[in-house]
Amino acid sequence: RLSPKALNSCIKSVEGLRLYNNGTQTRNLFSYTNSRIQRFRNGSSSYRQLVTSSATSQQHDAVTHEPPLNDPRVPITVITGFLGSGKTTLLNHVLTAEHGKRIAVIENEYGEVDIDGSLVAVQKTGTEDIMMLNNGCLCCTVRGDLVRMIKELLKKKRDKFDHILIETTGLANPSPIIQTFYMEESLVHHVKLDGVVTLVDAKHAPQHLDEVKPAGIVNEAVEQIAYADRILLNKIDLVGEPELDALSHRIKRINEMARIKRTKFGVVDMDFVLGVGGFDVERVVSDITQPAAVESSKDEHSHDHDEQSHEHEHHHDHDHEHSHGNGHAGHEHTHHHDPGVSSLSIQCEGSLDLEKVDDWLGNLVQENADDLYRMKGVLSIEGVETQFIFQGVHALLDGINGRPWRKDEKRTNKIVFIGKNLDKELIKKSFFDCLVPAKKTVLSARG
Ligand SMILES: Nc1nc2c(ncn2[C@@H]2O[C@H](COP(=O)(O)OP(=O)(O)OP(=O)(O)O)[C@@H](O)[C@H]2O)c(=O)[nH]1
Repeated sequence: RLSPKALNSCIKSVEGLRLYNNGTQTRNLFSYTNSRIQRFRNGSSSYRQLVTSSATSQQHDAVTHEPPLNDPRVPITVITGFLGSGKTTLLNHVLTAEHGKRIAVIENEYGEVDIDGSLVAVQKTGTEDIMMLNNGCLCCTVRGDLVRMIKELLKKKRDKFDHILIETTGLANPSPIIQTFYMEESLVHHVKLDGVVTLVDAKHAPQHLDEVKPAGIVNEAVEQIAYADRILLNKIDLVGEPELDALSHRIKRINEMARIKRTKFGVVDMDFVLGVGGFDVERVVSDITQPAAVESSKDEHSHDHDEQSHEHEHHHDHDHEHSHGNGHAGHEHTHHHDPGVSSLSIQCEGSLDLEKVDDWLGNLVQENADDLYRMKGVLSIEGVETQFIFQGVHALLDGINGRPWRKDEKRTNKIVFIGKNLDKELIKKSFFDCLVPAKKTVLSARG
């Protein structure tokens, strides 16, 4: 539950957004945001938390989709991954690579750790701003410490860094850490989550993903993949191609939004891990529709193995195959489902009835807040000339009006959800029910 103080700030940011939107159009999907916040405030709803975050949305240029240039908030990258997957190795690589950024580091380790020993980069670069959180796990007991530490960094050393990296323990669940940056009133205007980068140990991940936990206990290895914007399939020197392919497919079934690269000792281009904008609603369109073309052409000349480009080729073939279908909800991947956490992607042409989709998204988020990990979407609303773009984490939802649809362009809705125990059939059916009937042409729905 939100504290009254935090809730108040959420309402303020929602109202700011409404004002912004009122300036450009009279009716928009944020009506549900406001009404539900209102119901929450009146105590008539069990709604947990619904926030449209940050100054970003208010400053957004509805035409370009680019994040605002003058965003003063410090980007934060969370590096996570199971025990021994290569987090510190990646951190060393980032700290010693050429990227022109000054980086402050917060490392979360259990117990006393020799920073200089584990971070050779400290000796090489003289990086000063490394802070340790070692009296517990970030996602459980020391979130307050994390907030205090970031505030201290901002207060005392703000002119010394332009990016913050947080390395979690190997057993951290990223969800509470992510939500901290949305919910913590004292931070939301000063820092923004840039991305969650997850290291996956190519050799040992399958056994960690297989591990069956007692009821109510999350499998951290699965959660770390599910919340990721970027995945480094690391230690590829230790396994063969078939194992890598099998693991890549497994990862994609859990999280089809994240881009994946195969790495040795965490060596990767810096722009793959820094400046990712994974939580920027302005980047949703390119995140869920455009990366394939760019990456596959680049990939041909690169020694990095980028899984996303290959997956996307498959994806588009797949869409194409079904674009001539008969309007059914599309093909289901029935093989090898990881029970529990997985992705659902829906793509269809046509326009959506505003009120229906407004209710649909609001109710979905409300009823599945705990189980909906991440979502991104581009929607076509009947009678509205601009795209509607949203992204969310659990019940924290952020949306904007995007660029106008071009006259010669097919209005294609695309949504990706990552979540646990999602009733995919129900979600798909209820989404398709929002389409204005005459214009319903389903391209694909899978997951
Ligand atoms: N063979 C191989 N070893 C690697 C690779 N990446 C990292 N390692 C080694 O794996 C071990 C663990 O790497 P770390 O970077 O400490 O892993 P970590 O995720 O920070 O570990 P914890 O903090 O214990 O969770 C170290 O000995 C690394 O040198 C890789 O790509 N291939």
